[in-house]
Amino acid sequence: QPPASYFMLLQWFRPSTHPLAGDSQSEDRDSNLIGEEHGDQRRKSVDGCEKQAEDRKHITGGDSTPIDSPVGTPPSPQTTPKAIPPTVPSFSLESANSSEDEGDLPPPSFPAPNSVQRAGASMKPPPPPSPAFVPPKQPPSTPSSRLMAPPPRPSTNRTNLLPPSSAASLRVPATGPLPNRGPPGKTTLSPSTSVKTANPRNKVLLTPGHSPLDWAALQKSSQNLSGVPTLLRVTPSQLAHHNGRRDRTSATKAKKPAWSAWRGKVYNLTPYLPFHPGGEGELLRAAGKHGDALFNEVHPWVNWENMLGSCLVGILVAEEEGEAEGEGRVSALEEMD
Ligand code: HEM
Repeated sequence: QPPASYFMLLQWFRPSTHPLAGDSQSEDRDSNLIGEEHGDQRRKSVDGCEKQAEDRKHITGGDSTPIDSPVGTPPSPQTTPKAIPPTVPSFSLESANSSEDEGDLPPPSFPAPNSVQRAGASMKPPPPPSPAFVPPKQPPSTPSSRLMAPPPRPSTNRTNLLPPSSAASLRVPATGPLPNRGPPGKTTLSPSTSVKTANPRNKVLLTPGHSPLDWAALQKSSQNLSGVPTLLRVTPSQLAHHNGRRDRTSATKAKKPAWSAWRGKVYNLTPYLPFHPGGEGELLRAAGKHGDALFNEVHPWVNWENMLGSCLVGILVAEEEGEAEGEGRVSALEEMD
């Protein structure tokens, strides 16, 4: 039996019975939540409640449950003090398994009779795993076997540290021909064997001091590389004469300058010959004639005009024009520029 102070404290903390609270509806709601015992106790503290209940007993003629709602107001579900509190489901393994409890007590409301939980209670335990998943048996490790067989040490071979694919590619095969060493029968190479490297662009090895950078520096030096004092009106016969070959008519038999026409202008190729990445022979193929077709066939991306600007000889004119206008060559070129 709790002491009287317990009920006094309880009434103090409940908002419905707080001295400052006078809301009867919240009081009734509280009674539903707290429970029957506390609700009855609280009802005793309300003035006139018991008397109203006695009056209703006489009216109805039976022992109906007392209703603490004011007389005259229709009873609502919230104002019913005897409302059944929601059943709290409870489940205990002992009561579910013990046979004597089943006979004495009614079956629990949870789980439902036809529910999966009920069905699972009578289920058998799962079968053991199939033999396919049985882990391999380890040999029993006795103290003597542990002493006699030390654990395997990691190998010091570095190829073992690599992944399997990389190690396999680095290993030299034990049998068969060595890779990239020729046919199996011929294992030795003569020292005189020369290996030709593929050079699809036919570039040549330029002599020292004749790199493209050297040529650029020579062009910037503002030297006159054309070989002529002034710009000329070059006739086709003059162009053909300057083909870079030896002059058999002269006493010295020196090489003639190599001129080539490109887009109507004539350039002196001679100073560029040792600088040409394709070799002197290739460049001389255009000497003494039009070089457009040949040039475009090999490397149309090369800027002829920029590279041979300082080698400009003049413009290409017809045979008649060159002979007729012998003195007006420079002015014609200036008009063109
Ligand atoms: C017209 C006759 C010419 C022929 C037959 C010829 C031929 C060649 C060949 C075979 C190559 C090496 C292959 C390549 O680089 O693609 C080459 C490279 C080259 N030639 Fe010519 N060439 C000619 C004229 C010229 C002229 C007039 C110039 C300068 C204006 C020149 C400048 C170059 C340059 C700069 C390269 C190197 C190209 C590169 O590295 O991409 N060539 N030439």
